[in-house]
Amino acid sequence: MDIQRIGVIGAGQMGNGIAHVMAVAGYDVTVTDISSDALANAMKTIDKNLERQVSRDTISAEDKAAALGRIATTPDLTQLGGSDLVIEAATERETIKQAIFEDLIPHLEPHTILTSNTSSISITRLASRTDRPEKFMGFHFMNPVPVMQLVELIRGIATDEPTFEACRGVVEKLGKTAATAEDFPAFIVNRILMPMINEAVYTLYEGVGNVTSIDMAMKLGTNHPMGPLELADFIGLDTCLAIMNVLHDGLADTKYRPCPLLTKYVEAGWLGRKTKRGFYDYRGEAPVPTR
Ligand SMILES: CC(=O)CC(=O)SCCNC(=O)CCNC(=O)[C@H](O)C(C)(C)COP(=O)(O)OP(=O)(O)OC[C@H]1O[C@@H](n2cnc3c(N)ncnc32)[C@H](O)[C@@H]1OP(=O)(O)O
Ligand SMILES: NC(=O)C1=CN([C@@H]2O[C@H](COP(=O)(O)OP(=O)(O)OC[C@H]3O[C@@H](n4cnc5c(N)ncnc54)[C@H](OP(=O)(O)O)[C@@H]3O)[C@@H](O)[C@H]2O)C=CC1
Repeated sequence: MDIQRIGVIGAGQMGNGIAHVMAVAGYDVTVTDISSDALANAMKTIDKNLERQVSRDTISAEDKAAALGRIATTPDLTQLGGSDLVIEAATERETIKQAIFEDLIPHLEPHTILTSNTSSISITRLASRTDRPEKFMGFHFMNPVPVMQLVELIRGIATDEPTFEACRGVVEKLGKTAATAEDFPAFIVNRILMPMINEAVYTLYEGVGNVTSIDMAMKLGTNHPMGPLELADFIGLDTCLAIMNVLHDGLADTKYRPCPLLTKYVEAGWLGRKTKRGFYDYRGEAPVPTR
């Protein structure tokens, strides 16, 4: 199937990264969000990240201009109706994603492939609420999208082979690598990564270490590029908590119990980098640990 027009729903950190890499690869992209500010900020971020690639000679100034020219933004979800492939990258909450699909489906062309960038939610369940479970699948990018090589591809129980192959073709055109995961809570990457992050929060909660010692131990002791608390702030603590809840509910095992301290940070609205406060405070020149 020939894919040229891509619709991206949600202009947060993942949505802007997905629009960025799709436009650089030559796709025409339309991005939508409920927040016009988010759309404006996404274009600023894409511009800045493309400029960084120009300054490092990864792409030319002409490539940057062409990529920006291929991205349109709109607050009107129905404008995505003519897309060949839609990637939903809105907030990690099932009710939000379901409502988006419900609003979008009447405007979609019959051939459109519908996907979700969800970090954890059942693809089969999301698909079952649409008119096209066979043309629905998980298309899971890693953050930051322009840098990370992996895309997890997740088939729902009904996903057909042409849909899977079309998505795999897009991953190849992006120059990224696909890993296929079965549709179980949080798939592969977050099934392994998120319990580690949650355990780091328990380590903090129980006073085994403070923010600095936990992150330093994991960076210097295991060569991780970021400490687990720094990474949690980077991903977003709301997203981390949502994933732990999906693991806990979906696998019914207490080993996935979200740490109460993680819940407390989310309840405070301290969601990490995106709200300028999480395990670190980002409001000053350099991040300062909050514990
Ligand atoms: C939650 C989920 O569902 C799934 C997930 O995504 S889990 C999270 C997965 N992601 C990770 O684990 C990220 C771990 N962290 C890292 O790999 C690194 O810290 C990092 C790549 C983010 C930054 O690396 P760094 O060495 O500290 O920074 P820096 O040297 O400035 O940047 C390295 C490259 O990344 C680019 N980059 C850094 N941050 C970027 C961003 N936010 N957006 C775009 N590009 C970025 C830089 O331009 C640079 O590119 P070049 O190599 O082409 O020059
Ligand atoms: N953060 C990460 O590291 C990764 C996240 N993901 C997944 O990607 C998705 C997005 O995450 P991320 O980009 O981090 O989240 P963000 O919070 O950065 O962005 C989500 C965006 O979606 C918007 N939004 C909320 N409701 C709607 C709606 N009904 N219609 C359109 N837009 C909406 C939000 O607007 P507002 O702020 O106004 O509510 C916000 O701009 C989630 O499913 C997440 O699990 C996948 C891989 C990695």
